[in-house]
Amino acid sequence: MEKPKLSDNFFLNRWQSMGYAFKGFFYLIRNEKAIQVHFSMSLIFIVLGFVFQLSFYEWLFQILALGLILSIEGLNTAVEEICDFIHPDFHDKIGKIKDISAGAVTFAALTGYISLILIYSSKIIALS
Ligand SMILES: Nc1ncnc2c1ncn2[C@@H]1O[C@H](COP(=O)(O)OP(=O)(O)OP(=O)(O)O)[C@@H](O)[C@H]1O
Repeated sequence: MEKPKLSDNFFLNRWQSMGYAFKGFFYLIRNEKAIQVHFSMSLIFIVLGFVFQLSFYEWLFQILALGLILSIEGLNTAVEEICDFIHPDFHDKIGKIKDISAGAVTFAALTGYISLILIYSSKIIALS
């Protein structure tokens, strides 16, 4: 497979790179189950954001929390792909790399979802 040739023009070059990035974005949404779960959760939280009429800063934290989870999950998928490409067979080291990468997702998911729980629990408390 040949490496795609990017333009020498700075702006065209950046535009083409963005095209590849969006290709990856849609690949993740179409094919990766973990991303599909977090993406669906994100859509649910966006709807909840309107229902609970989040403030500017609550929206900001919600967007950052969801973006954190989705981006780390996407990077985890990339690590898994690299692992399976460079060493398709079972190997302790590959297992450790995948576990560490999944551990990073756990950090992001805990941080992100706990932030969201804090936002919505404060909203629910304010309502009652
Ligand atoms: N080639 C391998 N060698 C050793 N251990 C592996 C290997 N592939 C997977 N494992 C072990 O199985 C676990 C799950 O790996 P897998 O690639 O199925 O990720 P997953 O978390 O199920 O993927 P997804 O993110 O798609 O849900 C890894 O964290 C690792 O402990």
